[in-house]
Amino acid sequence: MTDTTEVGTAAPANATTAAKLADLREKLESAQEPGGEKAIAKREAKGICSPRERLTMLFDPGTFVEIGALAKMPGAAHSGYGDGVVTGHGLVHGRPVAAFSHDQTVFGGTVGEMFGRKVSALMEWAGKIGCPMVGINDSAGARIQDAVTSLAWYAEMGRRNLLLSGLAPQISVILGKCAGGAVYTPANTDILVAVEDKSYMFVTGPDVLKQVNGEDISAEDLGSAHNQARWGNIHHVAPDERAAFDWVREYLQYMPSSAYEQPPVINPGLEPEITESDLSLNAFMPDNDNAGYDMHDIIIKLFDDGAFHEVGELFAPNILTGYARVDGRSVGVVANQPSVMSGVLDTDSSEKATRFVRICNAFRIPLIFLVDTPGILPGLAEEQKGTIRRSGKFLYAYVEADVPKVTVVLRKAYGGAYAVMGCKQLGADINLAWPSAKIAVMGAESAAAVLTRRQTDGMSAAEADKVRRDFIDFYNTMMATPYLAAERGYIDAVIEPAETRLQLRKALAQLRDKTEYRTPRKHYLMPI
Ligand SMILES: CC(=O)SCCNC(=O)CCNC(=O)[C@H](O)C(C)(C)COP(=O)(O)OP(=O)(O)OC[C@H]1O[C@@H](n2cnc3c(N)ncnc32)[C@H](O)[C@@H]1OP(=O)(O)O
Repeated sequence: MTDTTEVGTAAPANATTAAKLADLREKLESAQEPGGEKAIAKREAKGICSPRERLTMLFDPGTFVEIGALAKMPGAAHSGYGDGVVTGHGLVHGRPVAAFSHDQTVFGGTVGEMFGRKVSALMEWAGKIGCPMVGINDSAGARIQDAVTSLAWYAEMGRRNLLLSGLAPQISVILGKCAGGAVYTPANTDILVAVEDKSYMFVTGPDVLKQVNGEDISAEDLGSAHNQARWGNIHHVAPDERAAFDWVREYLQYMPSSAYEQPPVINPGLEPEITESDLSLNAFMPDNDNAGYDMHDIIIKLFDDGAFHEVGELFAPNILTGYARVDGRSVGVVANQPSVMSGVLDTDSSEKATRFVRICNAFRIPLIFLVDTPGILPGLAEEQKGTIRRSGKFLYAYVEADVPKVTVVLRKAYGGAYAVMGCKQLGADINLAWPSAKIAVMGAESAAAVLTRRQTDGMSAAEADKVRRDFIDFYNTMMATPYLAAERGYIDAVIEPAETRLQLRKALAQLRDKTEYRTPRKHYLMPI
């Protein structure tokens, strides 16, 4: 028989409750900064925040709850806790939000197996409880050392992006240099936010590019935040990280937690009578048809608190897209911008509006269209871009949207652009026009060039000019007005500009419970 007396006296190091507690504390402490002093020094040298500091800026103070702090690569004794990503949930303006934040100091923030498992589990959790998902990306993409495992988990995350798409808002914050999967997965989220001079996005970084095909280009030229925003891949560029997270917090205030809920109602019932600000709109529109103006000046007078949360400022600025509120409730605003290319509709502006309209529709946010456009941009350059197919998506998205849709024609609504910018036959619920509206196939000068050509053949220059000027006067007085459209029911009401804010309130109150039933099918075929 073995004598166990000796063994019993030498208890294992963690046998006591106090020792176990100390062990837990040590592990959690180490999980806070898995890269240790070296990682802190690296971040300080680069002047960037830690993943946890970034989460602190996103969430309401003290609400972040981490999940999987002690996750570790199986069998890799040397690897630290967390595997390069911090995951968890917290509150943003009191509502639940899930978030992950890459740790750039662990294998360059790349995806390993536990990283992939943590983020995928979080995405599944967000879908299950129905809450927005914010990804804070600072990563070189797939982890070279983890080979196919990394690629497999990227694919898994991509699949889960799609499962969440249109179900819960998905927001990507791009910080540092993001490459490979770290740009492909954000591209499938609703909106991408970056920081000026701090964020970069590219499929492949400059060093790899030089190695692969000899192309020598700086990170700045290849994918700075500013460039990627101008190319339409980033939707907001903030001056610093704090401002980026403030912007995301505000964006979430316009969004419901999921497609099954409504966005929060904020400060309803303000200014129920016509105000001085409303009255100023009666004198706003320039008498000269070709005079430009900044559409923002109208937007801030039409919506609650003068607030407009613009999306995609740097891409296709000839159209404005963004969120505002009417009577406290979120609306999506799509407006031509007469101060940029006269507000013409082109391929880029159509694609910008398409994406925006589809996000609003997915999250039950009514659409308000403000129209002042001379038409659709013609020309070889546009044809070469595939404008017929690519701009066609805008019409598709508008018809597909079954949320309340209200259009206000402020000035020009010419040609195909009249149709696409929310005309009644495309499915708008309420169409209003200002007396300055000009609804016609084309502007008076272009119409005169087409229709007076034969009549002026053989006339002296002076005679021909008089015929053209008479035609233009007739056209502007009798045809390019809102009244032909109102007589035929294409416009529901011609209103004084000062009434617009209150008319929008009434329109959306009437349309609040709008429900459209469509013949079921597997899916519509978007002209992609
Ligand atoms: C599906 C896919 O994702 S395929 C794409 C795979 N990823 C890539 O091709 C990107 C490769 N990496 C790069 O191009 C560059 O690292 C960039 C542009 C992302 C960042 O450049 P820099 O800011 O100069 O950082 P740097 O190159 O020093 O990398 C930082 C650290 O991350 C590591 N790292 C970078 N990329 C990877 C990677 N893909 N896998 C593992 N570690 C990586 C580096 O070795 C370095 O580690 P160290 O600090 O211990 O030396």
